[in-house]
Amino acid sequence: MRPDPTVDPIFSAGGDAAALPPSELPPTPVDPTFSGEAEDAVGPEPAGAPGAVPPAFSTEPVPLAFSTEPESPVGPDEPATEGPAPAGSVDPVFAEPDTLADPAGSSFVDSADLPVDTGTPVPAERPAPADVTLPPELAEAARVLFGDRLELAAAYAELLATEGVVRGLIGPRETPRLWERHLLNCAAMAERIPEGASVIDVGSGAGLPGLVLAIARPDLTVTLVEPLARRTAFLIEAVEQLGLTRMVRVFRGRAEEAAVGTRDKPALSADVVTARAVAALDKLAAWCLPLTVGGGRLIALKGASAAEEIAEHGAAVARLGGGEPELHRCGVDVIDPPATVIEVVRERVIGPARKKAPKRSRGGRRRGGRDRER
Ligand SMILES: C[S@@+](CC[C@H](N)C(=O)[O-])C[C@H]1O[C@@H](n2cnc3c(N)ncnc32)[C@H](O)[C@@H]1O
Repeated sequence: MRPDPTVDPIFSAGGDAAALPPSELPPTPVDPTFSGEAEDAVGPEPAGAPGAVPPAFSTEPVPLAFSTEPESPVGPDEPATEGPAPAGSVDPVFAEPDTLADPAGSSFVDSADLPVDTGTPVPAERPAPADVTLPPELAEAARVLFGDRLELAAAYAELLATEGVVRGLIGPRETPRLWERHLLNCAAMAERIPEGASVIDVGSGAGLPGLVLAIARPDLTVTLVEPLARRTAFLIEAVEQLGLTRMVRVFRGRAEEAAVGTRDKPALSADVVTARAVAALDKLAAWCLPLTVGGGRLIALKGASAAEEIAEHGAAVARLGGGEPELHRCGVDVIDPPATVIEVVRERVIGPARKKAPKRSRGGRRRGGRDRER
């Protein structure tokens, strides 16, 4: 399913942050770092061909171009108070960010548990240009993984290190290792994705791995699914500034909402659903398999505990219609260590649990129904 550039390239909804036990941390553990916010856009392709490197990223906060919704009340100077949308209570496309309270007992975790989310925008602290420069020792790996899109990857790295830091989506201490821990790791996943595939990235945050995959693989069409307004605002701007509006769209809402659609937007599905640092495998399977076409696959970037997760959650995955989870290493001989992914094929479509039909008496009438009472 290729995003139609003539239509709103970007959906949207409200949101939060998922549970991340230590085993869920991105493959290379990170300091608390990413987070996010806001809204929706339709726009012409930025100047230049898709994928062309924009002239330069503004280091000033970028106004939300083409927004059709009021801006999030969570401004850069306020601590992020966004929470997930109460399940099913908001339209993921048109939800107002400030209606999204953190429901007690929801499946989301406290943002303090997130591995890559400062939660609080960092005022005016910007990395020195050298901080985001591709380290010479990683240059060859970056060339292999990004090919002629390397400059575009560099532009995204700079965007993360500037706007991403200023908006509290990425911790300042993360910038010197953006390439190693984030961009290259995510790009390595691309080798598991078939040519021309449609991809949904669940819980994109600041665009990892979804935006990186779109940069590394221009043959893919990518939908970034992210419930938090501040993060989707960043994603939307990044997509526009990187010139990726023809191949990337942003859905603001939870994976569960994306899978069922809304009155205005059809349910989403894709050949491949990716996720990094979003949830444990059982929860990921519950969220991501419904977004996967039959025979398609979930590819989750995981850390050192991937094998244990498979052992722990394999049965739950099977109940959700997934095949045997497989562990793969990506970027062998390119990055050190290689990235670890868990893959699950959607083998069976498991529908939502149906309510039992009321029992009928032999005469075909409902037990306890009016006829009986008469
Ligand atoms: C720790 S962050 C990881 C972000 C990014 N994938 C990365 O690796 O940097 C987890 C992200 O998942 C999002 N999230 C949590 N629950 C979600 C759900 N049910 N559907 C979609 N996204 C979800 C959060 O809003 C958050 O942005």
